[in-house]
Amino acid sequence: MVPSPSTSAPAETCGPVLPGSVCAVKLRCVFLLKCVSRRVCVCVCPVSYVERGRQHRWRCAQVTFTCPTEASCQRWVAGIRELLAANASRPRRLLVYINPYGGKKQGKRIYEQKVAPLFARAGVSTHVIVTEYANHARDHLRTEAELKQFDGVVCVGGDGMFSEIIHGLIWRTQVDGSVDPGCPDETLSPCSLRVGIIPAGSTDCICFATVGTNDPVTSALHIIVGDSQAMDVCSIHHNNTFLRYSVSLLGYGFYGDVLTDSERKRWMGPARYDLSGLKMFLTHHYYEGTVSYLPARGILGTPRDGARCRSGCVVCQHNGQLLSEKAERYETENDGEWRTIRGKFLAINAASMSCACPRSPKGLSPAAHLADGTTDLILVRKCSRFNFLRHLLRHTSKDDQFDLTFVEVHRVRRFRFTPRHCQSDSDLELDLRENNKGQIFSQICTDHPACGCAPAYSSWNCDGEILTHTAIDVRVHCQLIKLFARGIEELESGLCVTVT
Ligand SMILES: CCCCCCCCCCCCC/C=C/[C@@H](O)[C@H](COP(=O)(O)O)NC(=O)CCCCC
Ligand SMILES: Nc1ncnc2c1ncn2[C@@H]1O[C@H](COP(=O)(O)OP(=O)(O)O)[C@@H](O)[C@H]1O
Ligand SMILES: [Ca+2]
Repeated sequence: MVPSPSTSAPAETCGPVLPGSVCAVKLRCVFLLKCVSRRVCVCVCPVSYVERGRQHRWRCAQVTFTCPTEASCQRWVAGIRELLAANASRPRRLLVYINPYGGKKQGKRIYEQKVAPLFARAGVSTHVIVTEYANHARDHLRTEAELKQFDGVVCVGGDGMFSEIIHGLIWRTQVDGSVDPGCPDETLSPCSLRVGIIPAGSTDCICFATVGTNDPVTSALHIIVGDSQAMDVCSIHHNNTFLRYSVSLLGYGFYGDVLTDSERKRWMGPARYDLSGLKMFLTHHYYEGTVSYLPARGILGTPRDGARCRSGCVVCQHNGQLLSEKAERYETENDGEWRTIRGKFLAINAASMSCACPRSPKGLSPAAHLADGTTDLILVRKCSRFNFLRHLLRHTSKDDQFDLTFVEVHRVRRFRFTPRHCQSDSDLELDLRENNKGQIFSQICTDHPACGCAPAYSSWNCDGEILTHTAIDVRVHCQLIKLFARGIEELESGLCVTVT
């Protein structure tokens, strides 16, 4: 038996090991290979690979192979290096943006201590930019970044920072492809560069909902092995003027108010959301307006079918293909099927993905899909505080979030919202008639901000950023971007099944 080398990992003999055995399974995940020493007639070769831990966490583990001769060791090293080089999905050069200001202000430390050493071991080279101001990364991507030099972009920060990155990338892709990014009816060109998220923000919903955890090491390993996950993007316009893109939560009412209030408490870090959440729950504001939507037709899946979007999701594959092949026909066929709902709402949420995060492990719409070309429009009508609490508690429990009389959900391709105070004269007249001499307007008191009446309108929380307008037109662009992720894996615990 060959003696173990002086590393903490157990030694395994390489010579007799054949492809298909346990070692070969691990070699599929290899990203580091280096011959470190030679003993008498023995070559020692540590190989790093990915090991799955609990709750979707990945860790880098190491196995040490020993070969009886230097020549056989070199053959193994060369063979594995060749396999790795032939794998085109693994990135070799990455453009990294770090937000030093997000979350608990740990972005730089997290990257330097947990991520950079892994990239170095895997032979991934990087160009790192620590942002100096908000929108630095977005503007750099739009105008300066030499994107041809890179295989992907990495974002170290929270959902707001990720939003900056995709705004830069999407805009740049459209301009390079002569597509007008400002037009709401334009078919946008998908971005070719994948984006990796190293979570270092306050909610980290986009990372959590695409990987299953907000762990920087896990995300770094998904980037290194070259995973790919397509993702829908919503474009948001106001009067045909482009406002923003959104990939996770677009929330008016409760979530808009929480965000507005929490920005003033940024010094508190992620805890600001808990305090603002409690405050806005107690405030219990409702808002009037009109929601119109184009239901998603002819696709697989409904918001209440209990089918979670998981790695290799068939719903996303099916709907993605359908929408890319028949996009034009589909849009035309559905024109004219707009539905309209007027009312008083505590919250209007559009979840383009589950929006799972540590605060809400199933998310706001547990059966929403990452890449099916739709968003789940959730309307929470005015109800008592007690009922609203029941609704909020369902974000954290196993009960059906939508099985409440004052909550409805629609899977849609497009929707519009007009707050009551922006409605046209004819709509207002209709409201007056429908609501018996305008009692519906009793809460509105914009002229008397000091009188303590409820405000007439809220703001939209768009992936953690406040929108400047309340009347919006939202359209889903199926699979516009790609992440270095593979969706949440559903594995039997302890099983390693990545051999493909
Ligand atoms: C009484 C129990 C109530 C429990 C309610 C918990 C509900 C939590 C749902 C959170 C959904 C989050 C959707 C994601 C939003 C993020 O994009 C956004 C910005 O993130 P980041 O840039 O990382 O800061 N986060 C929020 O808007 C925070 C919402 C928190 C609401 C309590
Ligand atoms: N260097 C910087 N200084 C100030 N703000 C920044 C900087 N870099 C990025 N930002 C902005 O910080 C905001 C929050 O970033 P994010 O990473 O999402 O953290 P959090 O999750 O805590 O909100 C985003 O709106 C982003 O545009
Ligand atoms: Ca979706």
